[in-house]
Amino acid sequence: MEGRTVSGAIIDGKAFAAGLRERVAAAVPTFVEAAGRPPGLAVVLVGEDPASQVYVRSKGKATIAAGMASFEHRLPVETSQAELIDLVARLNADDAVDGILVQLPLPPQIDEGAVIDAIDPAKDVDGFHIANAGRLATGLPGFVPCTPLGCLMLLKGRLGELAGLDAVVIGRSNIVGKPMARLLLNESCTVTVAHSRTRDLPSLVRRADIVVAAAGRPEMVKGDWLKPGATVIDVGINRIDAGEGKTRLVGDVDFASAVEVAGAITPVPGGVGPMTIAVLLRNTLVAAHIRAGLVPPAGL
Ligand SMILES: Nc1nc2c(c(=O)[nH]1)N[C@@H](CN(C=O)c1ccc(C(=O)N[C@@H](CCC(=O)O)C(=O)O)cc1)CN2
Repeated sequence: MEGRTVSGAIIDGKAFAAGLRERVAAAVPTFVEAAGRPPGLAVVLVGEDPASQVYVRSKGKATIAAGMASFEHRLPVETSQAELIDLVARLNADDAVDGILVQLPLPPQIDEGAVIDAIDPAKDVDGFHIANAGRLATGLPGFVPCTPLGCLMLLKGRLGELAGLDAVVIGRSNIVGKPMARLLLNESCTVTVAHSRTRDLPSLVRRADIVVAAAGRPEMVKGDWLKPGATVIDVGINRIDAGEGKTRLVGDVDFASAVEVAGAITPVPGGVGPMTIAVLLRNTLVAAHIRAGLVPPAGL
């Protein structure tokens, strides 16, 4: 990037996430006073995947920093599906636990869908349970997956009103692509969901005011695919070889070329990623209020 003019504004997800975390933390004492206990988040990690260990540690630290109670459960990699579902059942029944998150991915002997199904939808702060997915799909209130909700917050923070804008979501996963498309549709965007079988992706992307890239393919979206001034949200987190035995984190968007054309763009790292944990705290605070029969604070 040295010596080049950057035309697109960088959306600072780290700063946005810090603001959200502060607002959540500021609302916790009022909850504690009313409910007589802090909001509680249980995070379950099965196995020793290095990235998952980092995310789980960060979630625990962020939970405590927000004044909430953190319950961390680390299970060995050979844990059976029945054992994991048994733990989920105990967390469902535990009154001190408002939110339950089972870190993904899970080892191959465990069916992720069966575990997610076992979580009480009222404690499903990940928003992955079919009851919450159905509520989002039909425009009803419920828990929304943290990463797409974080993307929507960044988009609204940047653009304000989204109604009428053309949006392309690249990727159709249950965790990001599908909920992202539903959120944008609920905001009255005209939404296209592209995927690995989509024909002529560049010309689809070229029509979009909003591009959300969640394809899991490093630097796939190029600057010359973009409509000038488009807002680009990069959900990708890909570690690539940087030579000399080193690695580098890149998104699904070729940042160097895209920043020249986009009106605004999220970087990787420091864009969408930090929003995931901030929204998790927000969802936990909301879950705690609903479970305690209290009205969740506005403006989170
Ligand atoms: N049960 C869940 N499992 C997983 C989720 C999830 O939302 N729920 N999401 C991802 C991992 N994830 C949180 O769990 C997560 C990913 C990335 C970040 C983040 O802040 N990334 C940084 C870069 C970090 C790095 O240097 O590696 C960034 O983008 O700036 C936070 C959370 C899969 N599993």
